[in-house]
Amino acid sequence: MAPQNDGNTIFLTEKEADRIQNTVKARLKKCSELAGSAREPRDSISAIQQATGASLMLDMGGAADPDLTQPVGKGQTLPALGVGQPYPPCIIPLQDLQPMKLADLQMDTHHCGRRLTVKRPRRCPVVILAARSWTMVQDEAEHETERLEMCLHKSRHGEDVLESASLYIIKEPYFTLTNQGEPTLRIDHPSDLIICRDEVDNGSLILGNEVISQAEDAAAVEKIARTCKDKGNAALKQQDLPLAHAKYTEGLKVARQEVLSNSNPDLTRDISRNRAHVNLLLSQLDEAKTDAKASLTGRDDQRSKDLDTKAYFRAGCAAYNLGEYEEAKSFFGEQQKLTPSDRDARAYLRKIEMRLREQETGRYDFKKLRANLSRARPRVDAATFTSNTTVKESPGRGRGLFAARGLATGEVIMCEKAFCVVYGHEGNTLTAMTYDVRDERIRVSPVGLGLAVIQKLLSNPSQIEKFMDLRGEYQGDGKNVSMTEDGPVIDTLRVHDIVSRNGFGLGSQYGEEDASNASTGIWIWTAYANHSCIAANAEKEFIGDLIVLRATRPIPAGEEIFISYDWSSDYDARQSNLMTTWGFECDCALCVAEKADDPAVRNKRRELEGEADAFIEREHWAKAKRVVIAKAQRLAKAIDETYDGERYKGVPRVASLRILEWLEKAK
Ligand SMILES: C[S@@+](CC[C@H](N)C(=O)[O-])C[C@H]1O[C@@H](n2cnc3c(N)ncnc32)[C@H](O)[C@@H]1O
Repeated sequence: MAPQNDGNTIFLTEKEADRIQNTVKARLKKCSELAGSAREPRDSISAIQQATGASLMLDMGGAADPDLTQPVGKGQTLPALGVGQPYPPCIIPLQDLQPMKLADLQMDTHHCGRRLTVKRPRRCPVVILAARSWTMVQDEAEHETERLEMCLHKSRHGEDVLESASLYIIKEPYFTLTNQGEPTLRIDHPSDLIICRDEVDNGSLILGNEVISQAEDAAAVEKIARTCKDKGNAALKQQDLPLAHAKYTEGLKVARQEVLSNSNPDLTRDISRNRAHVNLLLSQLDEAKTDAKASLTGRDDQRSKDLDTKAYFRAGCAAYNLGEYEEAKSFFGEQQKLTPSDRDARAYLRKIEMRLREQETGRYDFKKLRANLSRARPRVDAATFTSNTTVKESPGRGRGLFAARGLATGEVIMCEKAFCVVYGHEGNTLTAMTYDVRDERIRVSPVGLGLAVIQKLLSNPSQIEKFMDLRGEYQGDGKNVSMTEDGPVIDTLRVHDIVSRNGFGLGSQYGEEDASNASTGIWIWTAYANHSCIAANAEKEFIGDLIVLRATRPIPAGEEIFISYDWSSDYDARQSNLMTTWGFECDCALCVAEKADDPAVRNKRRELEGEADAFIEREHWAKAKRVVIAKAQRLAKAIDETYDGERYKGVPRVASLRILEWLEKAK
């Protein structure tokens, strides 16, 4: 049940694994008993004291985070989470949801079609734990108080989401219990929580996406929009990018009102141009591109040309970073026409030529890519090359990757720039022990990778569809992308399922790593490659975050490309890993033959293989004495005798491979 691996081992004691399972199961049982029952009112003073006390204790290092567990062999603790009860995010725009009150909440209920506006009392802190943040909130009349928690997705642009504001609107609130049995409003999907930066600017109250403007004439509306723009500029100067973005967004909502947009369209352009800059800094590339394009004046006077030069540059950078090189080329081309002497545009156009060559031909300067990597810059600037491959149905395995043309041994099959990578040395690789109620397994899960993917999708909705098309147990709404006026909707529970089935480890590129802080990533095209224990015809290597797949033997056009997800020669360890991590039982010829072995024979083989490995470690093949060679021959023979001649006809005897290789060299 508990995950284990050698050398790099994370596992829980039976007792701790049982404790985690029992906690999750007890919560679910209690939830189902209480489902639909009325909420018990809280005493507001003691609720706020509870949050204040918990926050103080954490600050003083005196409180235990109830989510944490200590795996065997690890100095540090990891969060333990119950997973596997997915539910969809709300896809209804805020204005179409019916308001409700805290007093109307029912236990363990998703309040579909409803919305709840709550505020955090001024004196109530946010308690920030490893895998969640929580606080107390009140309804507008301050009659009722309730606990609100953000699960996993607690930060955005480096800020704690709950701490970044004190007025929130919860879409289709989910009222349930914590693992400790405490009632709580719980947010799993970030798009279910609308943050209001509680601003009342000159009569303009921003509530979610509604702008209720009390100003009637253009001059008054312009004043409000300008104030927002100035506040955005001030926040940008202070490097408070989320606030700058929020202020420009408010300003745009006001400036786009007809009364002003007709009389002063340049104000909208100015704010859009500024927001494009902030969006680039926040890696919100879709909106950066849209804003930059919206800010173009197209006029001929020098000032307008200068402004449009800036806009084209911003649009070009956004398109380049999205990997849309042809579009980036046209933006930088336009920039160059306006300002022929601009060096930045020229430099980008040169880089784009290289990216287009990589994308079209698969010719990369690998040496240069490697040379440019460093601990501080572990990601490559390179394009993705996939045209040697196609994705098709692979019977019994879902979809798979196939050769679109014949490939020679050693030839590059494909190269792919990572969709998303978290590096151990960058400190954002949150690893958790998850107990999944669907298959009752405890896993070591790369939760930090899921968090990073969700941040990327929230920032760049154009990327949602291709990511959501990957395989995950829970389907949700599949690859359909829902956008509401409040922003993109992302089913985070589907993202975590996809990440667990499609993530790859990069190995330790910079410094010490183990399973608790392993670097992991998602490569969307490579993720279509299926596993084979013996028919793998491709090998992967990493250059920074670029994955390179090469042919290990000639591959005819139309053949499926297989990689090995697990190299273990031990049948039981391999099957357990393939089932736990990837959710399938392998039925290749090797696995079929090994499955039919008597378990005692497999044990014997494992012991002999271990003995052979220890021998290889101890004895160097060069100048080995006859007696040593004879010992190796005896070991190879003993391993061989564990294989049934009939069943293993044409199937590799993998346990003997290393000792036979030693003997070959010693000859
Ligand atoms: C990285 S994805 C590979 C692409 C996947 N087949 C698809 O349809 O998107 C990994 C998943 O593919 C399936 N898979 C990969 N290799 C397999 C194999 N040898 N036999 C059965 N299923 C396999 C499993 O469902 C696994 O979780």
